[in-house]
Amino acid sequence: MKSILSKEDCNLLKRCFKYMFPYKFRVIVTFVCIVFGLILQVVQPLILGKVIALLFAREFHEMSLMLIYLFVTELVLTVFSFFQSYLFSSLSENIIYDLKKDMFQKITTLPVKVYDHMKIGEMISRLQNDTATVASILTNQFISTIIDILRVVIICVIVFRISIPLSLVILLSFPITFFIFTITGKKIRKKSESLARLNDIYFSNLQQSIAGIREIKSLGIKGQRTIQFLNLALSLKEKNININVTSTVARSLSQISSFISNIGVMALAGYLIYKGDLNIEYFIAFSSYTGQLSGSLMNITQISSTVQNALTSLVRIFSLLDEFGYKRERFGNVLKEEIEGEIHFCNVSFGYQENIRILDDLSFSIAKNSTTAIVGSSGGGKSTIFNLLLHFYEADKGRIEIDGININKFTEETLRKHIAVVHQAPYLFNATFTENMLISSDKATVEEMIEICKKIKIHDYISSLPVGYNTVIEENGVNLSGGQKQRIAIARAMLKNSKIILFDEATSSLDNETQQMVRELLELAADDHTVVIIAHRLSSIINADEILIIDSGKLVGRGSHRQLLNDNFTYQKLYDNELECRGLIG
Ligand SMILES: Nc1ncnc2c1ncn2[C@@H]1O[C@H](COP(=O)(O)OP(=O)(O)OP(=O)(O)O)[C@@H](O)[C@H]1O
Repeated sequence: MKSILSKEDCNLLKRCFKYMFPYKFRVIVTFVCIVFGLILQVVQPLILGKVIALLFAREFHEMSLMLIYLFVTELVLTVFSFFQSYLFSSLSENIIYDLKKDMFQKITTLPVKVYDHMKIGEMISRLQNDTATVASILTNQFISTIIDILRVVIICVIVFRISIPLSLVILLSFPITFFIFTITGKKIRKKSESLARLNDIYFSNLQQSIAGIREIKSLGIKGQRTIQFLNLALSLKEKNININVTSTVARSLSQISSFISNIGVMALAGYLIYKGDLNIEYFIAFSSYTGQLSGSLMNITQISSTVQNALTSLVRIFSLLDEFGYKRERFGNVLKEEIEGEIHFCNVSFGYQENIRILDDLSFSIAKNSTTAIVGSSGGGKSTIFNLLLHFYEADKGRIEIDGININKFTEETLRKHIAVVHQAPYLFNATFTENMLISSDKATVEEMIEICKKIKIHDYISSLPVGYNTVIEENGVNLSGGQKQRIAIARAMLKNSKIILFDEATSSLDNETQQMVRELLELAADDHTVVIIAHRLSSIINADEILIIDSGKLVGRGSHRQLLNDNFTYQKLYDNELECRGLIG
């Protein structure tokens, strides 16, 4: 096995076995059941041999006694097998649960950057398929192999005592079968790796097709997506068949080799009986052991291909647990119950990719309890400012401070507690309106929620529904309009009662009435909150205390609406564009 497994493979396996440690007791009980079951299985052929011998000797009384023994052993064996299967499945399910728990916890702590590259379907595939493979290998395969080794040892001791030449003939097939499975094991690993990669693509494609079904329909690309899906499903089918064929070929070859050795055993046994060196009782027992032995030997020799298969899944699981080589999200240990809400960007430069700067030496301050709007051309870096403030990404240069403290020094809880955000396309959970709005606020009451809903003019709509606030919002709010979704997200942010509120105005989903309401609401919030709003319509933010103009990652102007309209060319251009769009000039 040493030559088959590299040092990294051994480390992976060691790490994987740690998942069995918490269930030591269960594993021990399983082994006890197995050993007892095994003893009974080994004893049975001896009793059977005795029954046949007694039958030939016409000693029916003793024979019926032996038959009762045989029946009792079978009964006890059934009970042991039941416990063994139960313990196996509970062990397997527990390991799957633990792996999923670790993976999910890791998924939620992975830096947002990872999600720029990682496809959702790929994560699901790892979480679902690979954990099941590893658990099945740890329990079924690993424990079965130990049972088989024990069985082979016990049976070998017995058969060698019955007849050494016959035993040697049986064991002849072992090295051949081992060789076959070692060769195919390596092939199967390569194929499993490629199958796992294809599974990732398949799940990702499936997830995108379902999530993007509206776009798919409206773009008229249903047929194209179906062909893509079918091609992937077809490749998966072919790869699975291919792996199965490789395993079956290996199995068949080893069956042939074991069959040849069985024929050899029969021929030799016949010769030994003829010579009087073997009696019929032992021959019967021996024949039964031969079957058990060749089955177990075949399973043992397959261990290499089983392990290779497990390694593919282990690499994928642990690479996720090890964060794909990304540094984990870094937070500090400054814990603050209350903050003032003053924000400073000091010479901040940042790019999502190396050599592509999105923010360039950006510096500005936002006073506490003020309303600040960020405007600028599309792609200028406005949302990136929020991403950095939320610590989704870390600045490459410079520092971002809240109340004069570098945000990297805050604990994650502090940062999340004091900043609420309404994204352009907020995500709503498949839960009730109440649950969606109170999800992040421990203290907010249902009365407060209703109060806010009235202010943001969503209360009447929710109340008109048959079960009102208990109505379940479908996944990502498909049963709501864009404006309604943003209003729910606004309510959620307001109820969180964070000192800093970030609002990324949707380019399209707010109607005029909602815009007016948002304006009022943000003014209201700004009395004792720091509100930063990314605005796509200047009409929403003319009353902001300060407007920052961001262009190509640089600050190209700041001031009130009046000031900027008078002396900032970029702002004048943005304003003219907006009027033009609304058909007021030109
Ligand atoms: N996760 C990401 N990975 C790589 N590039 C990104 C990522 N997010 C944004 N960008 C790029 O960064 C630049 C700035 O994007 P950002 O979303 O900050 O602009 P914006 O000013 O908010 O635009 P808009 O007004 O259209 O929302 C764009 O060129 C965009 O393509």
